[in-house]
Amino acid sequence: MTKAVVLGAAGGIGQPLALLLKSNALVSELSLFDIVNTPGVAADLSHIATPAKVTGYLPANDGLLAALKDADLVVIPAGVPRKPGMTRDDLFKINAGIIRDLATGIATACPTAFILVISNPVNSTVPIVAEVLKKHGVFDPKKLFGVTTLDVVRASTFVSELHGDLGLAPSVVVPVIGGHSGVTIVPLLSQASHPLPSLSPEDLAALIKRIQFGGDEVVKAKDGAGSATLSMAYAGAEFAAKVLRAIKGEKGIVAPSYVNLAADPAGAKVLAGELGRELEYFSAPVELGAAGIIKINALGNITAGEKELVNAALDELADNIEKVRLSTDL
Ligand SMILES: NC(=O)C1=CN([C@@H]2O[C@H](COP(=O)(O)OP(=O)(O)OC[C@H]3O[C@@H](n4cnc5c(N)ncnc54)[C@H](O)[C@@H]3O)[C@@H](O)[C@H]2O)C=CC1
Ligand SMILES: O=C([O-])CC(=O)C(=O)O
Repeated sequence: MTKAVVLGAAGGIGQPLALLLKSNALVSELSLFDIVNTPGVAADLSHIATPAKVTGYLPANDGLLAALKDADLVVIPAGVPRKPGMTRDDLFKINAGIIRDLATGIATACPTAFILVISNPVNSTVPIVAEVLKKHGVFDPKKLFGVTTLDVVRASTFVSELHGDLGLAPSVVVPVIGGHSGVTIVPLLSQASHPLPSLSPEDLAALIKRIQFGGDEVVKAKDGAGSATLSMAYAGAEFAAKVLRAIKGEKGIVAPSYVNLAADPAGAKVLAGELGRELEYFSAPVELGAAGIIKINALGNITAGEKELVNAALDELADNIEKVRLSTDL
């Protein structure tokens, strides 16, 4: 029996993500919370002939706590998306309070659940969840994840487009490390599962930039109507499916995620050596187990160009993390 919860389930990401989780046979109970519309979304999904029992909750009558009760997995796409001209960091002020309140509910109702944070700015919302859980004495760094899978999905797609064969996309794997905003997104193309086609330095730089700023492409195309929702739901469901398989006991599952490095002190030490700096949070490939993160993988061999990209990410990442510590109302 595995209970999954979506917080922000009536939104642009929340609804298709809930659909994909309802389609996952490993979920036996699916609980949907939002400040609006969840009874309708739940009624709709509940007619799909898959095992998960679906229930919708609203804030009235302690709906958040009821939604979260005994959850194994909580996915959080609640909050406000970007409009053209905004950075993800511009969302901090409005989304920080939303995430703080939802994390307080998790600390109370399901403190041992795996928590997958989608809401932006991920580089800061993950530390916010951690601080709330610490305040309640229930923080387990092995079970907190910032979802950076969309960067990995985009990298697979864009690389296979360059090969002129989208059929490759599902099998192309590119580790993407760092964080989830602009220059903090660092694709390690030298470690791609498939060699890149021969590219000029300009074309390689353009590919890296497209992976780093893929979110902007969608924000611009949606022209004020929000940011990526469907590709994010796909990516969130992919990552959640890996976590669900790990919860069920499958071994050897590795996926990049933005995590608190205390999840694996030995791995963190190696990573700090590679980065030349200690950070509290970083996105790296992590090995998943039934009790959470087993191991944070080292970066391994990277090119001089990739080392420059990593260096360019570090200050912004450190600022995004520090911002949470400096927030007095969290
Ligand atoms: N990690 C990633 O790669 C990505 C993250 N995002 C982020 O995901 C978030 C959601 O994006 P969309 O679904 O497009 O936005 P949306 O506006 O369509 O949906 C957000 C939902 O959150 C709900 N909500 C607001 N306050 C809430 C609260 N206190 N409790 C529960 N629900 C609440 C809203 O009612 C709405 O249904 C944004 O912050 C966006 O920047 C978006 C794309 C990719
Ligand atoms: O760009 C945004 O604001 C949404 C997001 O995180 C992405 O699409 O990667």
